[in-house]
Amino acid sequence: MTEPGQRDDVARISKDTLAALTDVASVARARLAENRSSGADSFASINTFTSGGALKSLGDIDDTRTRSLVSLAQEPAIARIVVKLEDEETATYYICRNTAESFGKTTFRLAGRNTPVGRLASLDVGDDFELRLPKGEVTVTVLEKGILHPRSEGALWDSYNSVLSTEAYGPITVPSMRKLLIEPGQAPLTKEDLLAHILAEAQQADNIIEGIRRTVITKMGLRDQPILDRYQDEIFRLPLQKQLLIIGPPGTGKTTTLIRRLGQKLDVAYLEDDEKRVAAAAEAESGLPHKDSWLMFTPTDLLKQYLKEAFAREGIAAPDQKISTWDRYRLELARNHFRILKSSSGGGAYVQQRDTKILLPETINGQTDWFLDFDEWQLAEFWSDLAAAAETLKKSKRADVARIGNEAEALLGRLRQLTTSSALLELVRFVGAVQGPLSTLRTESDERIRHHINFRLNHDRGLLTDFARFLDTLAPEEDPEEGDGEDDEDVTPSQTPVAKALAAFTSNIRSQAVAAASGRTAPRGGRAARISTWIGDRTMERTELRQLGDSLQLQTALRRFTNPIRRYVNGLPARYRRFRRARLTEARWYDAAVMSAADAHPLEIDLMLAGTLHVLAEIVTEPALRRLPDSGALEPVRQYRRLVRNQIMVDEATDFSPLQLRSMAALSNPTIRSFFACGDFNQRITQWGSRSNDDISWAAPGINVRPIEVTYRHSRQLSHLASEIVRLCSGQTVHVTLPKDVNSDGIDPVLAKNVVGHAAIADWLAARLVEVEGLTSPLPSVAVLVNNEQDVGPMAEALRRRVEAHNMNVVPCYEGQFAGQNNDIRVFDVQHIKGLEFEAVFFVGVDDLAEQQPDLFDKYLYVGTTRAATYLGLTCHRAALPEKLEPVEPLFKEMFIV
Ligand SMILES: Nc1ncnc2c1ncn2[C@@H]1O[C@H](COP(=O)(O)OP(=O)(O)OP(=O)(O)O)[C@@H](O)[C@H]1O
Repeated sequence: MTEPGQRDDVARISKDTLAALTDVASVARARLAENRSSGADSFASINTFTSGGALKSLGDIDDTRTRSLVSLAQEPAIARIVVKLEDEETATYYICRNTAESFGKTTFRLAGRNTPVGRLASLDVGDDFELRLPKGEVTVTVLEKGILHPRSEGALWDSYNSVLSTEAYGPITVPSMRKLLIEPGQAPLTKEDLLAHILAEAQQADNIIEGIRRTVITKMGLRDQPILDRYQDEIFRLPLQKQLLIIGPPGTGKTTTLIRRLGQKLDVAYLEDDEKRVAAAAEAESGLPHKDSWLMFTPTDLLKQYLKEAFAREGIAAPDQKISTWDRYRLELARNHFRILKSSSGGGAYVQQRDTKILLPETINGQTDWFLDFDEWQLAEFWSDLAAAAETLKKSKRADVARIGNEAEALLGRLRQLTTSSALLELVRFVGAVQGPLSTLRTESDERIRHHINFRLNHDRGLLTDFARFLDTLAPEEDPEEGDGEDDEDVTPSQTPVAKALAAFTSNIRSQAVAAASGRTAPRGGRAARISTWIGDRTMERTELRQLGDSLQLQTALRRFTNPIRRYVNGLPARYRRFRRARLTEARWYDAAVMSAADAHPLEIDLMLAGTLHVLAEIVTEPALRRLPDSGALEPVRQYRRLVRNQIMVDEATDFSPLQLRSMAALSNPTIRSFFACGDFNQRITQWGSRSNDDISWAAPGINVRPIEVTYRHSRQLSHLASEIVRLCSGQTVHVTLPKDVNSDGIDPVLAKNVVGHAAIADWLAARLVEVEGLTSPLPSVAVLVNNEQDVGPMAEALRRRVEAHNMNVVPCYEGQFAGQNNDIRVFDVQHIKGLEFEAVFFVGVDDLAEQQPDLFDKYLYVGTTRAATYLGLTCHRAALPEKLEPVEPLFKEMFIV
């Protein structure tokens, strides 16, 4: 029951609000019309936007002003805040979703929610706030707060389910401000209209509801939550140059906060001066506008689809190209940017093998140790290779080369004290010293070989054509088993048969020369040996071969110093292969059953990427880099700079391994270091995922961890059940609270035991769905979760046949595809539903899952059950829940009852 004084006050606020909504919308419409007639507006169909329902397309309007006007015409404000200024005066702020317009003299001020003043909407009554005014900063206190959901019918504006609080009352929910303002009849009562009066009074009572109502999820997609709580608000406003992990239980708004942040930080208008400066510098360097310079990683494609509308609501254009799963991005990086995976045009030496058993289970669980072991090994290998090259040079009879050898040795000694990145940059400074002698030696040896081939051609003009014919009879060249994986010179492949023959002839003479100089015998068998036999006495004289070989060996040693960064990066996969071979013999990290040296498990590719990207990221932050002149030796750094983005976001971060996260962190522009991730360790449903804050800090050193605890998704009953599952399965306590002033009472979850087969499960589900519709009509969003992909189709079909009579539709979402319409009942394999939410969730055959996935069962169960906001149903094949969970059985009922 509300006091009459309160009702008057609510009426005052409602009147004020509706007047402001009307004002803002009409001015916005008038300005849009003006824009249009003056030809200033490039957007053709404003009417479709102002007619409502098209807010999601706002991101498609290029012109900022038009976008803001369209937004204001559709939704003039989303909050009303009254503050007390220092001089006891008050000011009323209306907060709008996008950019505010200046309205001349009004009784209120309009501010965009992404501006600093927008924070007012997240504060509570009584909170203080430092307001930046033209005259300086003033401290204001929030006196009244209203969260609005405006809608218009023609020119008449209303705000639905507005949540109001003042110093005297609240929060209260006003279902309709316009209805509230219709005064009940004032005429004296007669016997006849007593009933009418009672009805009117009852209706008036419904016009104000104590507390906040939970809203029903009606469709699949992240809900619109334009105003966050004060804690979430503080997080998303943190400076651009920040590395943060938001960690918290399901439904606490982690993803919501992440997307809000992106929306705010992509618009340079909302950036502080120093943020603007770094964004502009990054843009100048990469040519990529700040608003497009971001990447977000999600664990599944389904989550990406699910978030699409949320991005559109933030006005973020073309999010599709910038949200990726790691599986997809790993392929892109390893195949097209780094020479790790083979591609049709060459590339690296590995073929990704998802299903081969290469890694031991302890390797997957201890990836950071595995990485450190590899890194130490490969660094030693890299430096000892250089030391060996210096040794070769030192021994040269050529004084200039020997001098370089001595200098290189001294340099390498000094570099041992430095980090890899600064050592590599020091090596870049040394490049100039080796280039002269290298080029002299190369010219000499090229000339020697040319001369020899010319000599041979003079004797036999058909030499190369005969040789080409012979080459055709040979099996294609196998990939070199070993090698450092880099070409120092980019050799363009020969096109014509004769050119190919010349290249093969030259290459074979070179190999023979090196073998002669080093005293090694040429390998028997294989393609090279067959070519040598064909060449026979058409080769060079022994002494000449040896001299050529000496020179070639010196060139190889000099080349070790010509492109240090590229050698480090491109040689890393080959060093990895040698590391794997070494550790395999020790039965460490690897399974003895590795089939082929070319096979690489995706997690091994992650290891190579993490090693590569991390060093490049460090190089970019080295002050010494700025002092180096631009040169070819810095090309890998330039390529890396084209890869990085101003902001990197990771949703469900715990599903990614520490190595994957390390690569993602290294993809955030090192001069900005904007890396925002969110997740929940209890929801990790991958074997390789990150297990602790330590894993994340290892991946992104210096990252801040912010816990977040208020769960907005679940009813009290489901929140309690979720915490119990974690407590029983892992012994941990989940720190979670329900939102203040919200009636979170829901409905007990339901459990069916001894239900076997799709038909029996479908019968039970159909009965529960009818109950759900009886309690929440129309049918809200519903998901049925099964344990594997094979069950998706049959389960959907069995259920479809049973619910047809109730005009419900069931859609199978194969391979986690986004399918179906708003209130279709969707059937998913549980592994795809990370991050989603539904009003009702049915998880079938949970005891079978416990058998199929003993290690991850509790995580899957937790993730599956926490997708439900209000209705949750589980079925078991057997007569009881899996043993660990038996204590929660009393929390379940047999059917949904209020
Ligand atoms: N401040 C808030 N007030 C009211 N509802 C909120 C608030 N923040 C988030 N929500 C709602 O809570 C629900 C869960 O949000 P979200 O999916 O972002 O949570 P999450 O922490 O990422 O969950 P999960 O761990 O399951 O992925 C959404 O419906 C969202 O709209």
